[in-house]
Amino acid sequence: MGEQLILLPMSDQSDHPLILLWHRRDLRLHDHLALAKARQKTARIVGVFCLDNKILQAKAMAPARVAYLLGCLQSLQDHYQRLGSQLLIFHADPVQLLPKLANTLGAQRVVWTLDTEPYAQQRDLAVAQALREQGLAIATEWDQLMHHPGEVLTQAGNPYTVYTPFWKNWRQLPKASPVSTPKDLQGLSAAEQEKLDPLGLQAIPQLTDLGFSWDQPLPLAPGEEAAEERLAWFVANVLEEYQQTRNFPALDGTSQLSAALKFGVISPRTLWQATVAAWDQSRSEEARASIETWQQELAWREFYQHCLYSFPALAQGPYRSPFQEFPWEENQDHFQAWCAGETGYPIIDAAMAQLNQTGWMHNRCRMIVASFLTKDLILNWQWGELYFMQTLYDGDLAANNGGWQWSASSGMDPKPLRIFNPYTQAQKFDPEGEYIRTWLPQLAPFDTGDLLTGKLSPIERRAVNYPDPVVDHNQQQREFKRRYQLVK
Ligand SMILES: Cc1cc2nc3c(=O)[nH]c(=O)nc-3n(C[C@H](O)[C@H](O)[C@H](O)COP(=O)(O)OP(=O)(O)OC[C@H]3O[C@@H](n4cnc5c(N)ncnc54)[C@H](O)[C@@H]3O)c2cc1C
Repeated sequence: MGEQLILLPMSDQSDHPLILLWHRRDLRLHDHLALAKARQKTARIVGVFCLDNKILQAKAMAPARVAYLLGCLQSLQDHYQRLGSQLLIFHADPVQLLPKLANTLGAQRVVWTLDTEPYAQQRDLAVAQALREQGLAIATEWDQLMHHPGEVLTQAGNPYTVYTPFWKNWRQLPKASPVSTPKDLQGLSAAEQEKLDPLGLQAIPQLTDLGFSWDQPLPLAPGEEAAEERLAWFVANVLEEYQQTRNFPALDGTSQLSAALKFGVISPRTLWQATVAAWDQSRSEEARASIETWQQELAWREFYQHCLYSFPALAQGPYRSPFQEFPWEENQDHFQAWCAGETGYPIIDAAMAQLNQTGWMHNRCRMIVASFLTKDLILNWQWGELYFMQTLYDGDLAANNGGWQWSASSGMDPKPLRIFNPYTQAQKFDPEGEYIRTWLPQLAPFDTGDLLTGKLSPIERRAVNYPDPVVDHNQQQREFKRRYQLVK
């Protein structure tokens, strides 16, 4: 378990003490707890962001995610400027940079928002230690979840390992309201700013400067404004029907706020408040059921973050240790076919095309393709987990790992053994073949029934350069079940 960092007493050294707000996964100024608390002490609050090579150069990084990050930094920098302050950008290791920066500017303290990921916790402890060694004060807040780890525990005081009892406990805990956003801030003087060049102060880089390229529009534009607008649109147009719309990938029937939540561009408090307001205005049981279903999704996000915090080994492998011995196939051709959307199963290939072209995939399809990789191709779920992190613009260690372990049946809640039939899933959730036709236009002319059941003849497939199925679903699911008996 990570050590929680402690708020140190303040020692004002000037009438206008300077506080540095180190941003990480909290790329907003609206409803920001550490900012609101800092503003009670001073108006001189300056933001800092470190482009950290340990994150940017990790093999699990996706170009679309970096593109979204850079856009959010631009938007955050603009927001700081509008309020009268700055967001300082450095391409540096925060453990090295922050003590130097705080000393150079004579900052009174450095504040930040805590994170559940193992790397973030190790880094934060190292930063805290480096700052303390120099006599600098720090303050930290939990702010990326409605309820932080340790707040939602079983009666025996343990972390939950099953979602439903977690949700029942989580939902009845009192929820905090959004905090106020400062209307004005003060930044650095010109003289202070001059001192930053030797430390490597820089402009927000271009994506290509960081070695990535991404030229597609992102599903949600970066920045606070776009996230707030999307939330308002979702609440007005979808939320009350979410229970129906959320399962149909051809519809714009989910919030599309996952990347904004991942980078803290919008706060969970703001989302929760929107659901409560919608609930108060709702006029039917169906509407309230839909609102609650979306609240449950917000709780899934928190559940997986609590799990990762309490069981950091999840990031390295299966929760259930016998699963480490699972006899996975090693077939690289099958894996490449899955990645490229060339499995010959239309619903799988359409979903992978959506992922590869947009950096996002609908949740229903994430479950279908994850089941296909693990139960039909019988490939290690960690291959799929990594590929998702390398492509998703909302890629998030806790949610992605949780989703993959759920799909592979290697996680905390493996029962019932879930094997999705790709044809049945397509018939149920894309009944008109609209999603398949959008992402696989070469299949558009075919009969809908044949698209959904995969009954395209080899000649028809060849005519549009579409592959034959790489495996037989029925045969493979029997084989998966046989192997599963060995480790369950
Ligand atoms: C194999 C697999 C991998 C996944 N990888 C990720 C990932 O890397 N990042 C990610 O944010 N989500 C991931 N999910 C969860 C889910 O698919 C996405 O959160 C969702 O599709 C995002 O779209 P949305 O914002 O429109 O969701 P909505 O349906 O509007 O849901 C609202 C929010 O709730 C959260 N949420 C919803 N479902 C889940 C869930 N099952 N687990 C955790 N949080 C959830 C998300 O923050 C989402 O933005 C994964 C699911 C699976 C099955």
